[in-house]
Amino acid sequence: MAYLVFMDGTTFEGETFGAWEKCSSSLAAREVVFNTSMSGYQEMITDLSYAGQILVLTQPQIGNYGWHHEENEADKTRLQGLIVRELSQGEGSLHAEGSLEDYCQQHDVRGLKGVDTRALTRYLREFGTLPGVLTETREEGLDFWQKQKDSSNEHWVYRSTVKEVYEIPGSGPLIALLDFGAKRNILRSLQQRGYRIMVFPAGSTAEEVLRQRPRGLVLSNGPGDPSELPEVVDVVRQLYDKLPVLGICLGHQLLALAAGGETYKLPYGHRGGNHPVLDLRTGKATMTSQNHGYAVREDSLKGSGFEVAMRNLNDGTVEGMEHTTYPVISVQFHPEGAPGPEENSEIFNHFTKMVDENSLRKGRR
Ligand SMILES: NC(=O)CC[C@H](N)C(=O)O
Repeated sequence: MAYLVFMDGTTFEGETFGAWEKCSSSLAAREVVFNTSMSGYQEMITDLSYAGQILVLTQPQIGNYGWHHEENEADKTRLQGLIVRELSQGEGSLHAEGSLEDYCQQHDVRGLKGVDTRALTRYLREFGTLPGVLTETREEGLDFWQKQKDSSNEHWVYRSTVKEVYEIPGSGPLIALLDFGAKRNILRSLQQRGYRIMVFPAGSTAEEVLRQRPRGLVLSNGPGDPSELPEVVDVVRQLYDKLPVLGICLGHQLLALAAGGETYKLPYGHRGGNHPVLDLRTGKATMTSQNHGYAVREDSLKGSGFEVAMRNLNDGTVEGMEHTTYPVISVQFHPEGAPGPEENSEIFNHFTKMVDENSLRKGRR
């Protein structure tokens, strides 16, 4: 038996799987979030935007189709815990390279199975995203809340980004990508459009990026609170009026902050594969894949140069922005979302168009 213990003493119990032995010394409070997608556990676990969080999957049977390395969104995970109702070994999947359980064991993810994930999700919906502690004894968890605080102050972005600049070859123009924990499918979506890509660590300066003379810039997804990254916001501020930019999720939030806007924490976030979004420019609604706990405050965009271009049809929150002067667009959701829905890949085409037009204007074709 093991437990997820919240600060108010609320406890959910289950059985352990994954890397408990390896991790047992690092008892720490982590934000507990839930995702409602019916499939895609592999993409979620390797999505670095979940760095530092404990993820609850509401789909009641997880692991059914095993593990296929090719579908990973990163070659690492920074997930601090995984909570499921029923864990399957993926026996039915003939082509799997391993099981979800093997992956968790090898990549230091603590798992808790047999949990009443419905009750847990209802609790999180009622009280909002909260930190919880995974522990083998309930007393240890309660004790933790009495004494300890998470000791590391380093933002999770710096534990998720690449260490050094690297390049992905391509025959087309150069695109710079600021990597805050980028999902592989963002890189794939750019590669499919022929771009050469230079991936920069989160701590890069604006000069380092501009020195390479990229034709466009992508600001990736990533974990944590965007307002705790003022140094990155500064860099984004120095860049977004100089070249076409596409901001995705954390990248979108950083753009808003760079332009003088504000972000805030949503009560329990948007995490799932069926969030409806309305494009205010076309009147078209699409289903989107989402994973975020923060959002851009709409009122704060007045005078920033950004206009709200998309809105969430469930709660009306800002889902996309477009700059009125510069070729800069951003989305709060994941246009590259795997395993889908795939109807938003158009956003990458929009970015491509902005890059082409800007290059033409500047005589750089
Ligand atoms: N997927 C993301 O980039 C998430 C952005 C940010 N960490 C949030 O939770 O809102």
